[in-house]
Amino acid sequence: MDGETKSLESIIDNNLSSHDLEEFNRIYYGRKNHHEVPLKDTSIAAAKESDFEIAAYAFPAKKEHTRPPRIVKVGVIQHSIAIPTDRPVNEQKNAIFAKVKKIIDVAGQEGVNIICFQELWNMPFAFCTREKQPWCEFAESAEEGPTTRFLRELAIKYSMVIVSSILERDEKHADILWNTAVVISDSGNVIGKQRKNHIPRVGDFNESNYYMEGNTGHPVFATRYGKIAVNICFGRHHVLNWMMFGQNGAEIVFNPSATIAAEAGSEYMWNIEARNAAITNCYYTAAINRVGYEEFPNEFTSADGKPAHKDIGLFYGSSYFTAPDGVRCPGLSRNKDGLLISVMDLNLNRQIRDRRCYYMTQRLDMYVKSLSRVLELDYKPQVVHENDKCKEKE
Ligand SMILES: NC(=O)NCCC(=O)O
Repeated sequence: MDGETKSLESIIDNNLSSHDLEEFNRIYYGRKNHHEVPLKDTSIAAAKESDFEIAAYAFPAKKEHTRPPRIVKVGVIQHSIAIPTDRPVNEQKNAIFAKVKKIIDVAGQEGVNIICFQELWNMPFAFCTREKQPWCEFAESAEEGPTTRFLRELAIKYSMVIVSSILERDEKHADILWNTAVVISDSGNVIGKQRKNHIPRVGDFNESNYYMEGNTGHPVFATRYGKIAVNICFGRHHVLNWMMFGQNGAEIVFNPSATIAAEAGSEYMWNIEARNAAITNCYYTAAINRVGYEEFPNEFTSADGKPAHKDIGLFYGSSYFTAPDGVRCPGLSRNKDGLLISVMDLNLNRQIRDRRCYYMTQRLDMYVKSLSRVLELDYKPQVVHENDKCKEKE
């Protein structure tokens, strides 16, 4: 059973001797020592009582002569839904609020400055069903809806920037729906929002029945603690999406996701994509996935020959951070709620840019020209055949 493997880390820890484990850590994570950060006893006790995992790791940078360190505490929360999906909409939403509030309170006590939840954290990921009712009723205003109002108070209480991915109903534009990440500042104001740019059309991910590709571009939100951006779930497969956040100056890019082990979500890709984005764009990334099975009242199919079923599969958690040098921390578990904290020095972004020169060597001008040719209707792919070479010689 999928759910039985706790995490990749547990497989490694249980099977390697201390020398081999150090070597594994050096080669896979990028450092022998995970730089674990001690947590308050009260946080550990609260996590135990509410049955969620908690862990914290540091990503330090070298001391600079001209800039002080820019240390930011960033948290991510992964969780399962709270009550069965056949309960009334507001009951389900409030049950998730109650459960997640306990985790936010611990993050607040740990001094977390910026926190991000998984994709559409306040509802079940019901889009596999293709049913409109009651799932569309989870949608709410990004600026004034109950979820933003609930989080606004916590943002002020803990001076925390909160990234909240919700199903947005745009009441000013004919009530249409979007998959939107709302960025709430530490003063409780909505700084702005990111609508999901890439909507999946794979397996049971039938989201295109509910909302369209986002129209907000690639905004970077200049918060009190740093410049952040949000690449929502399926956007992690699109390198240009990641790239644009870097071009706009993002220092941390969150990837709130809802993904499963099967081919449509592909667990074996999870550990690569957000990490690769951190490397190529020289910024921090945080990949956050939901947890558990979500069973729906009615069976559904997705025209893929599979028998009708009531759940999409296991959402495998495994949320993790990567630093701009590509070093990453251990992930949260595959099957448990959790709070993962990273104490990051944002100075590392520029240090890695100076050292590796990926921006200086990126040749944007060449790609702009090539891509504009690709878009032409009569574009001919630049393919050279052996016979063409022979013809040239004649
Ligand atoms: N939520 C979402 O976009 N999932 C699509 C499947 C995936 O690629 O993870």
